[in-house]
Amino acid sequence: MSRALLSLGSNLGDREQHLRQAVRALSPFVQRVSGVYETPPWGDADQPAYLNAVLIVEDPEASPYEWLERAHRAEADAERVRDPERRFGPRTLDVDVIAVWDADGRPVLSDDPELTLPHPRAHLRAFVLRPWHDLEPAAELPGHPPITDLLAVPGLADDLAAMTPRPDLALEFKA
Ligand SMILES: Nc1ncnc2c1ncn2[C@@H]1O[C@H](COP(=O)(O)OP(=O)(O)OP(=O)(O)O)[C@@H](O)[C@H]1O
Ligand SMILES: Nc1nc2c(c(=O)[nH]1)N=C(CO)CN2
Repeated sequence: MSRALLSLGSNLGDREQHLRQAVRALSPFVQRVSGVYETPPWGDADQPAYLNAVLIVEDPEASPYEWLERAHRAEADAERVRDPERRFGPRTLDVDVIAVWDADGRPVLSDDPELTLPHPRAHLRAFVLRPWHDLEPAAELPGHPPITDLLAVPGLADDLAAMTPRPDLALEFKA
């Protein structure tokens, strides 16, 4: 299994630093880093705005579960605390595995609750699709229409309009 799209989000503490630290931790595998967006909270309105970005990562040796482990390790490094009362509540760092493709470029599909692929809510999230679209305009979330079409869906288009690019926060990365 070789390629994955990971999303990064932070809305607690030093948000920029949390994203930077995640990119650093994943740097051996990072192929591309999107720009950073300031985004209104999705799914639970009563919390601060997020910084969001996505990464394209590659590792011929990594299984899909290894991407999840790496995501969880980065969250733990940011001392993320889970609040069972707030499913979509605030956090220092969220790293989600949005999609994984195998060595032949075929999408990996999974309905395992521990690792569902593609991520079951990614198609509803402008904060994932917009930065991904910036990197790969023709991308498709497996099982869904092209992301350009998803971004035009009314609810999502409203979320898209509410996102602010933050070029001042470009995440440093050297391949
Ligand atoms: N594609 C996926 N990426 C990340 N976690 C996943 C995925 N599919 C299932 N999970 C599981 O979801 C559980 C909850 O993850 P997490 O706490 O990051 O959710 P959340 O960030 O609150 O919500 P969301 O996943 O909607 O962003 C994790 O224990 C993880 O095993
Ligand atoms: N804007 C935005 N909203 C969210 C985000 C996120 O990364 N960005 N992550 C969440 C976790 O499920 C819940 N809501």
